Amino acid sequence: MDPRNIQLHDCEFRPYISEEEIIARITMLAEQLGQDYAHKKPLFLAVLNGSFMFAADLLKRVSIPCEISFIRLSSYQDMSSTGNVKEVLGLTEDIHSRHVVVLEDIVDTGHTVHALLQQLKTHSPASVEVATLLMKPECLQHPLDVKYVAQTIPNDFVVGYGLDYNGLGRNLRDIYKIVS
Ligand SMILES: O=P(O)(O)OC[C@H]1O[C@H](OP(=O)(O)OP(=O)(O)O)[C@H](O)[C@@H]1O
Ligand SMILES: Nc1nc2[nH]cnc2c(=O)[nH]1
Repeated sequence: MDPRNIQLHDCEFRPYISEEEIIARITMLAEQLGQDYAHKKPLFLAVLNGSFMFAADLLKRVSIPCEISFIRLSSYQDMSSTGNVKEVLGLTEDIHSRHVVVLEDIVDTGHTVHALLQQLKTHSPASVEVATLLMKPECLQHPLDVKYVAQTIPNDFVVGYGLDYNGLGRNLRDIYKIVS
């Protein structure tokens, strides 16, 4: 095995996106959000578990007045979506008339974001947009308009920087992709 590669459970992963590159992308995203949401006091809604690192690093770089809250959704087992998005920890914030920005670590099939947007829209927010660290456009199964994307990637399973493979790998500072 290449010494830079890592093993998680039964799979090998190789370095893909460095922490430095991730932070550079996030810094640009934070600036764009700061411009678009100046005077709107946005409510960032981070989707746990995967988005915890992204949300923390992004929010440190957003300099306009804003709030953050968390919702926990889950649909992945092994490396594929079950297609069934469970709401594990619900929305506690009143989002009526608020400008909401959903924070995701990755948009893959789009099942998670699609289900979440449907739920959020029933609470009459002023606006809802999605900001994601990673997006796999080839995998999208819903006509989603994801306005803020830090980086698009091909259809490879990735881990690190909050993203896991069956629980492992969330603590890695860089993003790794599966060795196939
Ligand atoms: O676009 P999709 O195909 O729905 O995939 C994206 C979702 O998959 C991951 O969550 P997961 O269900 O693995 O839960 P986790 O955040 O707790 O890891 C990720 O954090 C996204 O929420
Ligand atoms: N860890 C991880 N979770 C995902 N959820 C949806 N796509 C992915 C992926 O590529 N990696």
